[in-house]
Amino acid sequence: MTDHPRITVLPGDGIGPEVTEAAVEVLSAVGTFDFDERPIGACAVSETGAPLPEATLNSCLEADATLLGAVGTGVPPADPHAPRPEQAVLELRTSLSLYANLRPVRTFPALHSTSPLRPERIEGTDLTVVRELTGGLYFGQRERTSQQAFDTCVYTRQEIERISRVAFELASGKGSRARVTSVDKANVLDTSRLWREVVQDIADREYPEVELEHLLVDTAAMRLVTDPRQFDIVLTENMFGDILSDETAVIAGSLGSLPSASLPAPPNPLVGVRGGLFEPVHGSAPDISGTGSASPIGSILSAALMLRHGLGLSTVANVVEIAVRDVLDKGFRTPDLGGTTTTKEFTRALLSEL
Ligand SMILES: NC(=O)C1=CN([C@@H]2O[C@H](COP(=O)(O)OP(=O)(O)OC[C@H]3O[C@@H](n4cnc5c(N)ncnc54)[C@H](O)[C@@H]3O)[C@@H](O)[C@H]2O)C=CC1
Ligand SMILES: CC(C)CC(=O)C(=O)O
Ligand SMILES: [Mg+2]
Repeated sequence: MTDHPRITVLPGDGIGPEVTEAAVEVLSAVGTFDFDERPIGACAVSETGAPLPEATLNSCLEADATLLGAVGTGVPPADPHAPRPEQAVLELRTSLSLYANLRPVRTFPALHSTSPLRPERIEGTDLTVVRELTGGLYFGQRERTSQQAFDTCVYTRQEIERISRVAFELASGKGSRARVTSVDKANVLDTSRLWREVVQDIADREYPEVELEHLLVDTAAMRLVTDPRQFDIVLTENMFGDILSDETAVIAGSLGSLPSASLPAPPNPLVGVRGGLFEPVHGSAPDISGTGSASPIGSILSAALMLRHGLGLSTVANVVEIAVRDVLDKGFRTPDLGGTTTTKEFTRALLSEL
């Protein structure tokens, strides 16, 4: 055993292994780490019968940080009682207490003209979706019969308080731009009414210097694409955060470009938090899996978030993020961004910038 940071690597399914390989190459170029690769998702079901084998979970529990590709085949199992690959990610999030999911969205100047949105609307966008990750609909009681099914959404005051503090701490760190937009559906849902009350309470008592706005999720969905620059920190619950963060992909140019960090974090500081999980926002993309054309940007930027938030190596994280920008500036583009560069070519170009 060495003193190098231990990173568990979970490539998963579909394009997961392709993009994770790129991120591991980048990490290996900027530091020395002990990698431990383990199966997760559909490939783990084939190998062991379980989507999250015990040995995989134990490796994550012992690691300084975990890098995940993606899980899922895109096809629901024929037997509704069969283990689902996606269960692995949900189990991992609860087992590692990863309640704070950060999904930063920044535009790259080189991509402004290729965005489906008008360049003048997206230029300079710099927002972070702070998504509550271990509560709400994805974890409530559920049941299904042939005639009826239900899922329940539960949030406790304590769950809302701790994710609110993460959002307010991030906003405070931005100085004069300090602004949190809390997104809910308080005109309909009781969980959202509690959410709004608790977020407001934390703001009034602990962060009076941070500007807070409440927005209904339908309006937020519309404003995110019509005027993304009005957002700074977007604080929201589990399912709204899942949906809205995929929507922000059009600002960044592609779903393949977005990274995420999931932290078991005390609110401050958000650097060097041991035991986090870092994964691109996208899924296993079965439609392009095996073509060698997936964008590795989301995975590589997730590795950068790991360096910053998980391992306390912010300077190295900056180097990786700047290298991504430089490669795009030189014109390398995978097909999702309108080019013909392969995953491997993009990665090679990036490695030569480090
Ligand atoms: N954290 C995870 O492991 C997640 C897993 N999934 C799973 O992934 C499977 C596929 O789900 P979809 O709805 O198709 O979502 P998806 O995110 O896998 O793909 C949506 C679209 O974006 C494209 N795309 C995604 N990542 C890309 C990349 N790196 N480069 C270029 N294009 C990219 C795909 O080709 C596809 O057209 C499902 O089984 C789903 O449950 C979905 C989201 C998250
Ligand atoms: C469990 C995942 C498949 C849900 C998801 O889409 C996500 O967390 O982004
Ligand atoms: Mg999602």
